[in-house]
Amino acid sequence: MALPASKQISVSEVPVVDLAAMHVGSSHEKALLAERMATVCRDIGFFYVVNHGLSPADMRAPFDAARRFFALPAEHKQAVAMAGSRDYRGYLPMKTLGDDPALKGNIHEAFHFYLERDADYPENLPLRGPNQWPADLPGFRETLLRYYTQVDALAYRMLSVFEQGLGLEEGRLRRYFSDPMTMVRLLHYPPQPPTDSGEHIGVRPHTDNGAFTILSQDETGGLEILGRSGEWIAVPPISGSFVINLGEMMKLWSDGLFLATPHRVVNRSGLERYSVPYFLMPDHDVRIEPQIKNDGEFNEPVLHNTIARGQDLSCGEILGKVWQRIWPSLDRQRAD
Ligand SMILES: O=C(O)CCC(=O)C(=O)O
Ligand SMILES: [Fe+2]
Repeated sequence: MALPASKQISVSEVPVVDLAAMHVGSSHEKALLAERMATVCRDIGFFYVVNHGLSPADMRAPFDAARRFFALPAEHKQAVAMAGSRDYRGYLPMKTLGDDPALKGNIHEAFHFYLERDADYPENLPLRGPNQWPADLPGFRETLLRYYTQVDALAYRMLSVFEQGLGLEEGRLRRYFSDPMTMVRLLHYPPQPPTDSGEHIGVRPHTDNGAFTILSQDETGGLEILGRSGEWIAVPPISGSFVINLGEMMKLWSDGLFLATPHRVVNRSGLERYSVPYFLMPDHDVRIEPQIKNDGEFNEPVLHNTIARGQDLSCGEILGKVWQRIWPSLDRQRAD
């Protein structure tokens, strides 16, 4: 066996969407943008965005934080290990697994954090405990919370474009986000030599679970999406852009009209790769159900192999099921 192959291309087949009209456009330009995003979401479910509003320095900040964190001695990272958190927060070492024995461990290490809740937030609400922050890393928490706030603002602006693209009234999806389950990950992928067996890769094929993902990737490359004809297509880095992809909840809200496209990461570059995805997720108790009636041919929203069509589940129930399969939690860890 060798590392899996993919179609490598110089100009990306993944479309670039210019968000300028979202900030300053006329209502006609905004409608055109909504239509363009809806078309891309029906056709491919993945796109780059430019003119999104974050500066190069804003985009660099979480990468500097990630490099500092992952360079810490192992025992410092282990002090905030996800295995010690009931709510999937903190450090995830290479190849860690959750409860699903069928899965192969991923060749990355990660750090997860969520909305930072106030001190008077109720205790013991499922999946909403406190974040775990490393000691002795000055500015780390502040940098990451600032990034969360900036990307969050972008996410809600884009959510209203999605509402328009689906023909929904303004605020129809926004009402599901008052105490959101949104998560940010820092990811570090070591290089995999061409002779590597490929049994484990950077991120195994999957779809994302939430509403949509705003991914920042470094210059290394390695992200790939599964095309309709079954081939893996590279999503090479475009400087200054974010990559947007839809998750299973947006697919379900759109009654299967919008795609949640499978993707994976294989780091063949010979270099260390870093990426920072932000996953927009609704409130814990929101039930996820279609917001439109899609009469088209893609009317098959199946959430992973976890959620069947027509099953009435809340955001927290969906995330809890998936996360238990793929990540460790307090008192529960399986070695590969
Ligand atoms: O690192 C990347 O480019 C993608 C990561 C990813 O797909 C995920 O964390 O869900
Ligand atoms: Fe993903």
